[in-house]
This record gives sequence, structure tokens and C-alpha cells, in this order.
Amino acid sequence: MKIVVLDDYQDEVRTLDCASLLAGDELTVYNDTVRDADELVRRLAGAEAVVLIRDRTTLDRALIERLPALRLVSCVCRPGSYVDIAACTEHGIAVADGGPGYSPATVEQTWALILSSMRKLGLEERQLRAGRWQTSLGIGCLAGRTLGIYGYGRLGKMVADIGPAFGMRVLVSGTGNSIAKAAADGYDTAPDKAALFREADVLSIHLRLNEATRGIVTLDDLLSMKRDALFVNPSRAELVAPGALVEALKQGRPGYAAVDVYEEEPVLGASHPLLAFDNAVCAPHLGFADRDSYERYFSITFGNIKAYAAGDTTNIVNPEACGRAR
Ligand SMILES: NC(=O)C1=CN([C@@H]2O[C@H](COP(=O)(O)OP(=O)(O)OC[C@H]3O[C@@H](n4cnc5c(N)ncnc54)[C@H](O)[C@@H]3O)[C@@H](O)[C@H]2O)C=CC1
Ligand SMILES: O=C(O)C(=O)CO
Repeated sequence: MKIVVLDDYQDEVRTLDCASLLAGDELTVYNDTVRDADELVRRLAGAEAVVLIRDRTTLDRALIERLPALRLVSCVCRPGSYVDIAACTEHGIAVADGGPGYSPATVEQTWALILSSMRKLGLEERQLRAGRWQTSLGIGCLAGRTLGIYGYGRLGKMVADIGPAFGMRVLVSGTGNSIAKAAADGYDTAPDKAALFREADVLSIHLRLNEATRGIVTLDDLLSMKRDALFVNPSRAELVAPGALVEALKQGRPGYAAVDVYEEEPVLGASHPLLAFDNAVCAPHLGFADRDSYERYFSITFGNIKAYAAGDTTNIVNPEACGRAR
């Protein structure tokens, strides 16, 4: 099979020796991201399988229709809105699900954001490298503070479960079933979103992005937070209303923010307004990017290619595409 990997800007296919997971296949890897459709068509000409790493490249209908040889899209992690599955199905292209992210990585990244913010680690390290010593005090200790969890699903629960080890009270808000589960797990539940934002000292959001949750965190929610509170977004930037976090930080409520995700990824311009705040910790979507996680992702992704070639459709999300003539 002729396989093309796009957007491998961390050079993981080579580092993890993914070629050894394939036998007799022709593998071409691109280490940069291009947006130009003609260049993408050129890169994918003749490819029977393409590996899409997360949502770095969008495979839309127009592009799909220009790739007559394509049979399989193998996604690193879950296929999302970046691949037009309906168009793939119509054109006889199977789409393979690379599985969910590796939860411990995202939970650890959430706590890394919280701890580095509370201790002002990033800011003080920058000061130290510039020859200065203890330029400000940390925000304070987690013990005795309230950890607000907005969205008590897979990751929200895992993040919540660590709070008590730091002596934190956990306060949860979310949808029906998840709230009952949080209460059964022994956590306080907020009567509504407003109460959660008002009461939390550290507020971490763990919602999935969909049409119901897009922009669900408003400027008013943020401005209702305490002056020394920390707002943490390891989930999706678009959960927050456009521009609201920057405006809230300008107005001083919440006093601190830590984010892993942005509206424009993978490249964040140096002029991005969040980068101007010393009281904001900004990470480049590290919640899934570590050696353990990538070993898992790529072994599933390339395993899915081998399985497809062997006629196994277990991880194919549109099995009806298999065998359909193009
Ligand atoms: N930074 C990173 O690298 C990573 C980020 N993520 C992101 O983390 C987020 C959470 O992922 P999971 O825990 O797997 O999701 P999940 O689907 O397990 O949990 C989401 C929770 O939000 C609740 N919810 C849904 N609509 C709601 C609403 N309108 N109001 C309140 N609660 C609502 C659901 O009931 C559910 O309990 C997602 O946005 C995901 O994309 C996931 C992996 C890695
Ligand atoms: O799986 C997710 O939702 C992630 O953010 C990792 O890309």
C-alpha cells in the first residue's frame, strides 16, 4: 500500500520507527503542515492510505474528490470534524478511529498548569534566567481552596479525584447524570454554572466542544470569578466566548489563567494577546503530547492500516465504505 503521513512536525514516525509496523508498504512522511489544496493534492497523489495526525489538516469533500486512489484515512486519535466522513463513505474511503487520547497525559497536564500557575513557576523561571530572584509571591497553597470542575466526564472526574490529595474541596457542575455521579463520588455539586464560577478558587473546564457548549463560558462568567482565582482550560478554546478570556484578564477577574488550547492551532503567533499576560500560563496543546501517548497512538493508527489491508474493519467508523467502488 502507498501510505502518506501528513503534518508529522515532531518527526514521530521516524523516532518511533513506525515503518517497522508495516511490511512491504511504501511510506512517505511530511514533517510540515501546508494549507494549500494544490500542494496537498500533489503530496497525496496516488496515496491509498493517509495518516492524519489529529486535526492538523482538514480532509474536506473538495479535497477528497481530488484523490481518486485514496482508500483509507487512518486518524491518530478520534476522527473529528476535520475529516468529512460522509464524503469519504460516498467515495468508498474507509475512516479508521485511532482511539481516544491517553487520559493520564491530559490529567497530568491539567495539574501541571494548575501547579505552575499557583507557584508562578514559568514567570519566576523567566525572571531567574534574566538574573532576578523571587520577583513575586506565588498565588497560594491549594490546601483549603475550592477546585471547581466544569464537566464531570472522563477527564473531569480524573482531575477532580486528585484535588483532595492537595487538601482541596471539590465542587462540580455539569449535566444531569454526571452531577449525580459526582455527588455519589462524595463531591459537592454547584446548583448552577454561576455558583461554580463564583465559588471556585481554581476552575478547570472539561467539556467536549459541540454546538451546545461552544462559547458556554461567557465574559460575565469569568468576571464573576474571585480576583485571585485561576481559570484553567485544557479542553477547547472555543468553549469560551471569543475574546472573553483576554477581556476578563484585562479587567482583573479571574486574576490568573492557564490554557493548553487555542482557536488557531498548531501555530500561535507571537502576537497572540494571551501571551502578553504574565498572569497567564500558555502551553502548546501538550495535554496529549508525550512519549507514552504517542507510542500508543501510532501503534493503533498503523495497526488500523494493517487491519484494513487484512479485511478487518473493527476500528473503521464507516464500514459501509469498504469495498464500495470509487
Ligand atoms: N489538551 C489536550 O491535549 C486534550 C484535551 N481534551 C479535551 O478535554 C475535554 C474533555 O474530554 P472528556 O473528559 O473525554 O469528555 P467527556 O465527554 O468524557 O466529558 C464531558 C462532560 O461534559 C458534560 N457536559 C456536556 N455538555 C455539558 C453542558 N452543556 N454543561 C455542562 N456539562 C456538560 C458531559 O455530561 C460530560 O460529563 C474535551 O474538550 C477534549 O477535547 C481531551 C484530550 C486531550
Ligand atoms: O483528544 C483530544 O480531544 C485532544 O485534545 C488531543 O488532541
